Amino acid sequence: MSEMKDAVEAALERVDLPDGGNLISRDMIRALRVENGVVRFVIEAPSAELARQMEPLRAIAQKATEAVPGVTSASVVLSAPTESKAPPQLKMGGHPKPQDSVMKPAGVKTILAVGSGKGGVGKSTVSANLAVALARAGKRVGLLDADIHGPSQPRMFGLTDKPASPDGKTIIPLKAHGVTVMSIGSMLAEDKAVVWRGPMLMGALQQMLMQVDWGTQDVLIVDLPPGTGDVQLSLCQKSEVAGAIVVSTPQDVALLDARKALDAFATLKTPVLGLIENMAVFTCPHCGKDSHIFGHGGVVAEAEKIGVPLLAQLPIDLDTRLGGDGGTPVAMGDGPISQAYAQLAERLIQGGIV
Ligand SMILES: Nc1ncnc2c1ncn2[C@@H]1O[C@H](COP(=O)(O)OP(=O)(O)OP(=O)(O)O)[C@@H](O)[C@H]1O
Repeated sequence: MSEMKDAVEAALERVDLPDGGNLISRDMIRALRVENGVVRFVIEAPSAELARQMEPLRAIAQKATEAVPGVTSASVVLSAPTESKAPPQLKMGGHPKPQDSVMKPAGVKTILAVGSGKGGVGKSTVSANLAVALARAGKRVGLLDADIHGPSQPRMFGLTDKPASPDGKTIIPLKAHGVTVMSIGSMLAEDKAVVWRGPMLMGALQQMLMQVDWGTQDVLIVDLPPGTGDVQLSLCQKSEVAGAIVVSTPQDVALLDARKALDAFATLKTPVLGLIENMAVFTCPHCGKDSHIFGHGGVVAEAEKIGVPLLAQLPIDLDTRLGGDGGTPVAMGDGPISQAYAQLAERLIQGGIV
């Protein structure tokens, strides 16, 4: 896949700009993605005015991309930064500043954390879809992507802009699908790795909680990094987290790690609201037969054993994956998975948690 990406970039290097350089040398390509021969990217013009004049160039870039062997289609969008672009003096991830008060934004009623012991079990997917479902149920919802080393919420919400920071201090979060979203992934270049230690991570978390203009929110969902590290510790100790939801697959290894996450929340005295079993079953779209690819019943048994509710069992589902990768969470639709997330949201609302 990255070979095709390289080939597309090479083709775009041949698209010259009237005032010198090409689309690559002038660093104008954003969010370049290749999937099954389908290529998507954004050409970011220096201003809205120039973006309007660049339509012919966009068409040339699209043609050049479609001519790359293996490319079946290309979707090329022109955009321009709004004044919202974060000014360079806004630095993310310094050491945390001393803070006497709780690290909770003033307008946020409830903070809910979504955690997992292991990566890749669907914690970000659940966070995104739960946020959308709660917003569709009429709640004001913020989503903080605290998975600083692997932020995925910009992608899941289709956010390619940078958040505003008119004064270089306050960050104006982005909004999509009715949810206010803040992620370190929106502040840094997509291909830039975050190589930070604990204090820097805590500084970034503090900034994303306290420097962001969250406005009034009924709930702020925090998509935690996998495991039990510094971010979990800081958040649970300093931010009055009302409760945590732990996502796991039925697999033994994921469950073992999930138990550690549960233990960490217990140590931090953060109530666990329940477990979610993700990727519980795969129903073959051709023969209708169920396969328990990641095992069966593990999360149900664990929830019973430790006496916490099993909040949802979600299947392996193509639309869930496509929705996450395509920037429109599946909970925005009206299929069975969207209904499952709506039920989960309703359960939290009825339980007085949100
Ligand atoms: N129920 C599901 N059915 C199909 N695909 C899923 C499901 N849940 C998650 N996925 C896909 O699995 C991949 C990993 O999911 P996700 O990023 O949510 O996991 P994560 O636990 O947040 O991982 P990490 O902590 O490593 O970021 C994504 O491509 C997502 O679309």
